[in-house]
Amino acid sequence: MTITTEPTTETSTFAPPQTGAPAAGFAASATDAVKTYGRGDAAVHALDGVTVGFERNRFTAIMGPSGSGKSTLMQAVAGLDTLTSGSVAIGGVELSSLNDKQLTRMRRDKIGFIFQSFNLVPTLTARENILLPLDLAGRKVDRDWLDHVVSTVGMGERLRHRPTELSGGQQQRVAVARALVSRPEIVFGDEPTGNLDSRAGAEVLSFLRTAVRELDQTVVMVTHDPIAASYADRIVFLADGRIVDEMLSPTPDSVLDRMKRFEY
Ligand SMILES: Nc1ncnc2c1ncn2[C@@H]1O[C@H](COP(=O)(O)OP(=O)(O)OP(=O)(O)O)[C@@H](O)[C@H]1O
Repeated sequence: MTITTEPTTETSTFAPPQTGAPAAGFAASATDAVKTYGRGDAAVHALDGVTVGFERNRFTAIMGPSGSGKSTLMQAVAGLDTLTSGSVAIGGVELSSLNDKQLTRMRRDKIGFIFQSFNLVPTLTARENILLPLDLAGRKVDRDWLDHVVSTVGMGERLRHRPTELSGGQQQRVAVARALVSRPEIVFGDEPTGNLDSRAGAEVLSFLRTAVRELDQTVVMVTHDPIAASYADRIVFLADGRIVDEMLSPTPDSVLDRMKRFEY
């Protein structure tokens, strides 16, 4: 793969934590993250020394060619997979310092997930789906917050509908509301608009941006789509398991231009 490494942004707030330093100030961070699959000649370095911080109250997109390590990075930072070496932190807490029970609680209380395939429970209404994480955790509902999230979803009466009675875009907005209802430290999205047409995708992306701007949430999203990425405040570009560039205030054209430098 050929990559040009000159920066494409004039200004940058890219300020990764120092090696070994506490990752305070970031909603989530990775420091010297290495993930190697296999051994010897067959070894694949999915992450090859990634240090990155995801600032609070920002919408970040992770882009890069297929196999560049995007999902591996997201899974590690979300505590769904372990690293070969290096560390990750959520809200300044190093995940390696947690036991299994604490890690489970951290994932449940501090992290929201949005998947490409919505993952709603078909027998529950939209509203019940949104409340499911709190119900399962036995946590009380913060009514004001719920109303705030629900009104931002903007689905009114459709909250009584089941997933099969909703469009793909509406289902994904329910899934985003479900991710937000516990007021997580950070929400991770893995190609959240990958199964949606462009109009429905735009609805979901606008909603994610609103969650960051008006609900003070933090979102990190993996995407291949330059238009989806242009909704973010910042894009981090990966190639061959390393961060090779970042871009602030992206536009679809500036992202496309940057992608042309990769051999996709
Ligand atoms: N369980 C695994 N065992 C072996 N190799 C793996 C495993 N998971 C990922 N890899 C390899 O690690 C590298 C990074 O994979 P990853 O899924 O993070 O890339 P990606 O950028 O998310 O790709 P895509 O855009 O295609 O989803 C790839 O070379 C992949 O083949």
